[in-house]
Amino acid sequence: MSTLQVDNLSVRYGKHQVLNQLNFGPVKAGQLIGVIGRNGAGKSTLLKAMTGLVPHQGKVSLNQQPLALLGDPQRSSQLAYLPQTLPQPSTLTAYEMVYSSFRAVAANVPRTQIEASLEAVFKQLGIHHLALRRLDQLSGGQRQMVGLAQVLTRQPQLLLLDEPTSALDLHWQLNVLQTVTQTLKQRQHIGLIAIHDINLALRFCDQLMVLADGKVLAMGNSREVLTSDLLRQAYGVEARIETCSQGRPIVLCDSADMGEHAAW
Ligand SMILES: Nc1ncnc2c1ncn2[C@@H]1O[C@H](COP(=O)(O)OP(=O)(O)OP(=O)(O)O)[C@@H](O)[C@H]1O
Repeated sequence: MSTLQVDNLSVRYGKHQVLNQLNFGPVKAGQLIGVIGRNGAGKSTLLKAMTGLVPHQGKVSLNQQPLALLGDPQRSSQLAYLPQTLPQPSTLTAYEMVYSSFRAVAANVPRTQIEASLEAVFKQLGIHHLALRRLDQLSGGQRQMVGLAQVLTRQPQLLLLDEPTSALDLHWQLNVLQTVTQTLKQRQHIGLIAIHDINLALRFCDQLMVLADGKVLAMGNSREVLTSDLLRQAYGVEARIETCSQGRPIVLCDSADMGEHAAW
């Protein structure tokens, strides 16, 4: 059972304060948190800071243990981060790529255990047909699926995904979010996903965190937190939250305020 707590997290690039004393948590085991907000709001920066990839102040604790106090091997075994950029083309096959990245962070895990984990994740994601294909011969979306297999195979207690569906068609978007949510629930692990598709976020995330001006503008149950006022404030859009024929909330955007949103 994992828990996550973030206290006073701040990140600045030079003079630009991107995250300013940001707080959230405790996040309970099994939950997927959707991190949303306009371009440049700091979603990627938040995930990178939690991974330890950008200098930051404040504390990120997993199971009451500050991640900054862990050595690299321990941190890599507990946390996996999928960056926004797709895996680079390479002459390795998809299977070799996933195997070698797992091996790099789990030197002591027996080969048979790594292979079993790979087998399970390739099956779960439905990408067996890609296993023996070279990365430089895959499409962008296919490479994004391989990147997901890389992080899921490691079964991290904290899964950080930066726009993991950006290159995927409708089928694979649903497939990925279903797989991620099922995996987190089964293993009682925690996930954060930076995502622009607000309806996907609304449907699959347990909670949504709206970032603006370096802070958490709002955070709460996905079905409750979004309002027209919040969407106007966060994105500069006029939007409605309607209910679809299956009883699920759905966001419909009517127009963008052309003046307001230009402040990048
Ligand atoms: N390495 C960097 N050096 C300087 N500024 C940066 C750097 N990386 C990001 N920024 C700035 O920090 C701010 C937050 O960027 P970040 O990538 O975290 O936003 P984001 O919410 O993920 O945006 P997007 O939705 O466009 O991916 C932006 O204003 C960006 O220009």
